[in-house]
Amino acid sequence: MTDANTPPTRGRLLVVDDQRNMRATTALLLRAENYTVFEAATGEEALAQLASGSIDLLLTDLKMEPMDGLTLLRRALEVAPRLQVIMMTAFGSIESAVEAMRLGAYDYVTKPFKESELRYRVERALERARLQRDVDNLTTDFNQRHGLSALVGRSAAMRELTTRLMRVAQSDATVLIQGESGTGKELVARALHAHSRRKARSFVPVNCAAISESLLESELFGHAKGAFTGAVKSRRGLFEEADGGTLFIDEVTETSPTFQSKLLRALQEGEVRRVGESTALRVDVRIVAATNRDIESEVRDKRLRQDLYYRLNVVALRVPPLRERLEDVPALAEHFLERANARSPNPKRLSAAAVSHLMSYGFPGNVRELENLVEQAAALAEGDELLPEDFPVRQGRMTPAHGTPSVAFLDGQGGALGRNASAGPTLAQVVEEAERHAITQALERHGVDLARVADELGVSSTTLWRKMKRLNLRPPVSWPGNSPEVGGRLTHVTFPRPWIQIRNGRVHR
Ligand SMILES: Nc1ncnc2c1ncn2[C@@H]1O[C@H](COP(=O)(O)OP(=O)(O)OP(=O)(O)O)[C@@H](O)[C@H]1O
Repeated sequence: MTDANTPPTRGRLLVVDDQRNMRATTALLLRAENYTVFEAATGEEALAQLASGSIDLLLTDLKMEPMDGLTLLRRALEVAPRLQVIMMTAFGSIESAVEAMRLGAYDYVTKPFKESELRYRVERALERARLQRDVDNLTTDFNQRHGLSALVGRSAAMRELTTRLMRVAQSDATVLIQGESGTGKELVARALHAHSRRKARSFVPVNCAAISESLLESELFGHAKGAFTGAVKSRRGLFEEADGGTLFIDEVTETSPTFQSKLLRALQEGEVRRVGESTALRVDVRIVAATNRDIESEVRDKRLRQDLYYRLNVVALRVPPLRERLEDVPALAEHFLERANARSPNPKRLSAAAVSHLMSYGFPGNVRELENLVEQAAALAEGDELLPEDFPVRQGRMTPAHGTPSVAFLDGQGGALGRNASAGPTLAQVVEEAERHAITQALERHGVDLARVADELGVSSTTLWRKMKRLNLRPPVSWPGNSPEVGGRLTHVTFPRPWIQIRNGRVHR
């Protein structure tokens, strides 16, 4: 038997044939192509070599004794699921070749084969093995970045959350994630997906608060050509895009009762109908929903249908606010600083005083607020070491109710982002106040028409949405009747309910 531990060349092949001459000729031909070729006379011998895990491609005869080619194929794929297999079949045994492909073989060649044909098929199979390896590496990398390791924080509250998360990840149960804004609900949803059997398929997020009512329906369910003005071609919805994977429905309570009943029907039936089409399409989608509201009062106040609530709340995960796990602050701050340092020519480090300063703050904007503070400090601080004054926050632990805005962000005069106790406002504060002023003024002029607001401010709707979210700004009234826009994923950004009122250029709660 040839040693299967030789270093790789263009590819590592195993030729299995109980006819010595045929095996030797095939191996010779492939060695001439600079492949590393091993040989085996029986299925058992082949399986022993495959156990090393270093073979890229198996070429096996179909008719062999005592183990035939199909049995070897089945057992080989159990030992090495990523193995590429080419069956070598005698003329006339096409049915067995088809059966081999059904069982997982990549290709087959009919004996006697032309040298050029064998070379071509081997090259193609190895190309597939390389692609498969690349996909596997990318998937592993993606899952590491989005899996549990992406969730920084080892506090008891986070450990409890991750234990529960791992328990439900394997099942297909619908999950409802609750937690204040900025606590990391989307990260938790991604981790659920990354640890589920669906991880190789898509994770598709949709933020219901960022999309107008009618656009939301066509975004989620798709639409037929001509379903409404501007629907120039038919389009798949996000349900279809998430087929086999996970659909993350964020801010689910920010939708109308009509939309909620359509969503409920889709969940109950496992089918979706594109807007303007009568045929239903079956979809296999795991639903993870999230809300930053107090879900029970949303149900009580009839903003969330009770039947939908029961449907979504099969498993509940609560992401604790950062003020309930301040012991996670040092690790999170280090994590965000490391990320900022990787993009900066002037890496900074955190002083112990800055860390204890941060740990005495209440973080009404949760992890997102900490992330912003660290990024600002890393960008603006002058020295190598970040000091308490680089984090202009008002001390004291604030405890806002669900979804209420940050006091720190709201108070423009002497509030958290207003002034340091000892000095004037920092550049970051001035910039933020200026942004707040410009956005509130434009919102006053154009109300709910955020596309015009974005236009006037010279930013995209998405950028405007992000800035408003960071500043905790919302337009004053709901806007359920926007006509859907097509051609782009998100052209209008509207919010169904008032959150912060903007009157006379000032923000009111
Ligand atoms: N445990 C964590 N470890 C690392 N980063 C985190 C963690 N939690 C949150 N973040 C980061 O904080 C930011 C906010 O997180 P995320 O968007 O998941 O919050 P959310 O609860 O979904 O917010 P919202 O309700 O406003 O949509 C993101 O940039 C995210 O990467």
